[in-house]
Amino acid sequence: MVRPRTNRQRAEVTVIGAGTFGHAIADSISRSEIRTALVTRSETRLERIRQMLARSSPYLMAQRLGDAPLGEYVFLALPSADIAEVVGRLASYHSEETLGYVSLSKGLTAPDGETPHELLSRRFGSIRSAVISGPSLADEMPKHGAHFVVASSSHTLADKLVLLMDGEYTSATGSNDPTGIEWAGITKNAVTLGFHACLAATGSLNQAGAFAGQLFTEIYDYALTMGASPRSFAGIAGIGDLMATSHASTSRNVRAGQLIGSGHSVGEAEARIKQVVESLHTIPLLERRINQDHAATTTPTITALSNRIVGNLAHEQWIASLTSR
Ligand SMILES: NC(=O)C1=CN([C@@H]2O[C@H](COP(=O)(O)OP(=O)(O)OC[C@H]3O[C@@H](n4cnc5c(N)ncnc54)[C@H](OP(=O)(O)O)[C@@H]3O)[C@@H](O)[C@H]2O)C=CC1
Ligand SMILES: O=C(CO)COP(=O)(O)O
Repeated sequence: MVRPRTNRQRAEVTVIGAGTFGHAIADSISRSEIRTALVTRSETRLERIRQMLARSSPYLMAQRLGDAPLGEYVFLALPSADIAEVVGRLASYHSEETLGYVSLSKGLTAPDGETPHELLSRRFGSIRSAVISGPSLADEMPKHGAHFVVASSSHTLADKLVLLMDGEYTSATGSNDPTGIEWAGITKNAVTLGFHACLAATGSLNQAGAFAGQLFTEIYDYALTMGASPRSFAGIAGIGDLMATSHASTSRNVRAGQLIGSGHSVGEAEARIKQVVESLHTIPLLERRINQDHAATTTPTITALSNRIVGNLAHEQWIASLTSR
């Protein structure tokens, strides 16, 4: 028998963050008749979300953060900058019945630049932690589906999550390289923004391609020192996601890159886009993290882009740095 959506019962899967991607993932999982809760922090949005869900799968319900026990699998569909704060709150009602915490984010956490998987592993243990990534533009998913990569150092957890993601319009492949899969997603967002910023600033595909290649190399070299496998960058969650995102007119990182490259500030870009743009927060965190870890390594492309984003380098000076190379 199909259960009601809006009670406080325990779901099998809890998706925290009722934004664009949280909705898409919760919809996809619940269509496989898996009891799924989409969790919002907002009392006012809760009613609106419940009304929206009334038209979707009967296995999908809306809950407010803290109002119901966590599911067996907890998916975090949050801006990476906010993950540390939410994970801090989850730790107080974590139970042994929660078997896995899954990051869907493609950025670094504030304030220290930890990756979401590093943070989850530190709080809940690496065998309970996983990453899901891959080309998955939310607006396309119901019509064209998406193929994900599910990565965890626990084979048991990765296998279970592959089954959960194998749905009406989604499928997944397992990986034992959470570090590589996560860094490949972080890299694709930063490189997408960098490519489109350089293209908008110079009008040159040749310049933008060279800039993107240098940016990619600096992040990739660092990710390898963190233990990432090169194959993860070559695969679906690496080059696959980079190509899909950088061609998407709906991509937030593309649009932010175009605005930054046209001389807009971060505040102006965020005000226009009104959704999370991961790379705007991640590039400055990345610059700090790499330079702290590798005092001897130079990362001129990341540093110049970070300085442009945080306002330490004037737009004209950043453009001059691009064309003088
Ligand atoms: N959109 C896409 O196509 C894809 C997105 N992703 C990744 O998924 C993540 C989420 O993206 P997306 O859903 O698009 O972003 P949105 O900006 O649409 O939504 C993010 C949601 O996170 C919740 N949130 C924000 N801040 C906090 C906070 N401090 N505490 C608790 N909840 C918070 C809000 O939900 P509420 O107010 O309901 O609590 C908000 O609606 C990002 O890291 C993105 O890179 C990955 C693949 C594809
Ligand atoms: O990660 C994504 C697609 O795989 C979504 O990209 P944007 O955040 O740039 O929209």
